[in-house]
Amino acid sequence: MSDALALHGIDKSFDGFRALDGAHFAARWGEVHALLGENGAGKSSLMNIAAGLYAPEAGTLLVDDNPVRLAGPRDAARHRIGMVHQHFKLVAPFTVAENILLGLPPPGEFDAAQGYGARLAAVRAAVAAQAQALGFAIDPGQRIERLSVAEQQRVEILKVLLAGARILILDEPTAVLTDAEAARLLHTVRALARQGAAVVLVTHKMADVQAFADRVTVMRAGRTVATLEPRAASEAELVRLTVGDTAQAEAPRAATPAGAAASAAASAAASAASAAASAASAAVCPVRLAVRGLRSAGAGQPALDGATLEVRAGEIYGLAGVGGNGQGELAQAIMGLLPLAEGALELEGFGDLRAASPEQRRALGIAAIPADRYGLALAGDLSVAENFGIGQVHDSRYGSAAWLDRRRMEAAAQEAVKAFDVLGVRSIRQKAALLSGGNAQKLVIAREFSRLGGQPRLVLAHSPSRGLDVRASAQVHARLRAARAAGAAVLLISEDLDEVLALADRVGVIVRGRIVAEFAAPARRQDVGQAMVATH
Ligand SMILES: Nc1ncnc2c1ncn2[C@@H]1O[C@H](COP(=O)(O)OP(=O)(O)OP(=O)(O)O)[C@@H](O)[C@H]1O
Repeated sequence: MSDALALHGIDKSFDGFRALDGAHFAARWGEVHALLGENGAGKSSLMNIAAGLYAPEAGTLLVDDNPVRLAGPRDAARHRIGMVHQHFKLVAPFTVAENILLGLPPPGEFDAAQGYGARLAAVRAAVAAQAQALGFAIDPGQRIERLSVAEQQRVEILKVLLAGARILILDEPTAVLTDAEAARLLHTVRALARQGAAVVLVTHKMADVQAFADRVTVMRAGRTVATLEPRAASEAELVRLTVGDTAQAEAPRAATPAGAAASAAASAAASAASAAASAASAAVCPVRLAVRGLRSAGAGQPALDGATLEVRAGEIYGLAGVGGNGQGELAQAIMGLLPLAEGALELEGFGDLRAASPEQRRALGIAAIPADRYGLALAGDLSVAENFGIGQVHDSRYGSAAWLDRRRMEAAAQEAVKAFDVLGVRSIRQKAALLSGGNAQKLVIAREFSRLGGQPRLVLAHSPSRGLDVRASAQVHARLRAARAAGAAVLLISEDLDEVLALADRVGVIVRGRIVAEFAAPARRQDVGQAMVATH
């Protein structure tokens, strides 16, 4: 079978940093081809070149074995290449059909004569038909802002398919989905390949690669290291190819001496953590965070509808649930970003948090890692150092709000970048938006764990390892365990059930804005899974 998409000898630099160095990749018609690699390995950059977003400095791109030059995404669409990005590109107040119409090529003379209303009606019908063919329950007239993350992703997929894509690039599509949603998506992807499409699946999830990909290409530091059939390889082998060698794959490793020290400290603290955890269950620790009967304000069905839970000092409370059941709203309520109609929110030693501003809450010892890292945690246009310093200005670490000691802030940021293994930082003054997805997340984590003298009282972590590679995920998990060992209360909200089961001392399940079940660890996967869907 011929290659649908091939990239040969691709070079790409950003500000003198070589992100791609002779990279190559080829996907055939009718196959699901996974692309694996550590955070910052160059996967998104390579696929952005295939999607016409970046121009390579060297190398060739072939579609159907013919060399092509792409001047932009529209050109890629003409060659039937479509990409669904890690961060969706939908207009929230617009409907599904309006968004899809926006993604279609400008109308030809005939279509333009039809007028907007008629074209929108045609798109609505096409969306409904395509959604039905794929088994997606999507209402073309629904506004994007009312859809869950999984539904928005389906809209993105419909958008590229309706624009005619037969080479479909999905950048970490399962990172935002629950087990069941991810399985459904991956089966859809397989069905598309069976119908002849070429599907590129950029992912960190080895199990998905082994279960759903026909072939896998592994990248490391801008280069292609191997292409193989994943079913013939063990998971350990794939991990080894990804990170370099087995020792590195098994233990969270650090690329720098400072990082090594940080990793060692984190894992030492992590082993102390299990002892602390059992101590915590024996001697009951005080309730650090009490959430009682929270109900969000606003018209219609409230996103939080009587949510009640307690997180104790020295424990990790894992909140599981199907995405879109109020998890984001709960995190925002704790951070002080969501208007509440009813309920109480109390922090041990302070009392009612509801009148406290987001800054006050941070100063009280709340470290927050929100799921929407670009929306709520980082300012993409600000530098890495400024993003690190945000929120620390008020505690006078770097002078005062009126007079900022930039040099001190930059030195601290530089140190944290090393200690937390944030890769791809050429200069501490570069824009945060230029970091790869995983490294942007590591920057948020570095900031949150560096504030408050490194001793947060409450860690709010929503999908903290989303988009992180194996090694980085292990590092984040070690940090959460270390925080628990140091006496912090950790509220881990995650749609990744494996993550919740691996870390939590107690597991709660949220359905429609309410905690419907709680389990002590070790919780059984089936029981938690059942509670997640029972009343959904
Ligand atoms: N527009 C850009 N400007 C500057 N640097 C960039 C840009 N895009 C990517 N990079 C850099 O190129 C390198 C590769 O990033 P890329 O996003 O391709 O990695 P990735 O393998 O997709 O990582 P992740 O798994 O974290 O998403 C990183 O060091 C990143 O900081």
